[in-house]
Amino acid sequence: MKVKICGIRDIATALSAIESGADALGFVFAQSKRRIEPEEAGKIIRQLPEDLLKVGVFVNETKENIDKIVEITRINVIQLHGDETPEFSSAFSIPVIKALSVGSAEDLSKLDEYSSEYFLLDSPKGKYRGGNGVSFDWSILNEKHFLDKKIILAGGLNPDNVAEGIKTANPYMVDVSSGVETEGKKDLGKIERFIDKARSLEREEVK
Ligand SMILES: O=C(O)c1ccccc1NCC(=O)[C@H](O)[C@H](O)COP(=O)(O)O
Repeated sequence: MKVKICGIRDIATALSAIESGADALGFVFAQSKRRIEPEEAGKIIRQLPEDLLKVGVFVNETKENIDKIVEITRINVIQLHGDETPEFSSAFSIPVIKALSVGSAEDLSKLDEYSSEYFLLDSPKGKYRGGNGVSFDWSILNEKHFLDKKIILAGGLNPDNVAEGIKTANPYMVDVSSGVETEGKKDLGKIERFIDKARSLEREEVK
């Protein structure tokens, strides 16, 4: 199971998450308590492995600004977490994660409108467009088959529920932010435990 840790704001957390086995790290450039300045993110990203997915998170940002931030930071994946259209989402030269809010099963029909490399399914917006620590009903995904799509399950995951989320929704990757924080800061122990739990089902299958 692949894991994305979102809301990275310092090099120590980034390196520790990689050491724990993270496949992707997210840097939020949208309005958020986790927002990081592009120059700061660039300094961190330059110290990270080439093959790691370094994801920039944007909400209703202009293409010009996104392109500029890709250049400054060297992120290699763009996450569009707002109301971006299918046309806008396919205008980039690096892979795109289109985030979609899932309030009910009907919302999943949007998946067919986009040609993005990845889809991140999250709860409907709260105070911010993402990172609110709230889950949606994963069983909606259980009823559908997304064999041709790379689905990233997000929203309210934590070390205690991630295995259940994976069993229910069968995603390509899981994503977490609030669930690996303590008092608003990334907690390295929780990150390690989250990744361990996300991979625990694979270990059971091997047995
Ligand atoms: O994390 C944020 O603060 C954020 C703010 C605005 C737009 C997107 C944001 N995060 C995007 C993510 O990929 C989060 O990891 C995802 O929404 C899940 O968050 P959480 O429910 O806190 O695990």
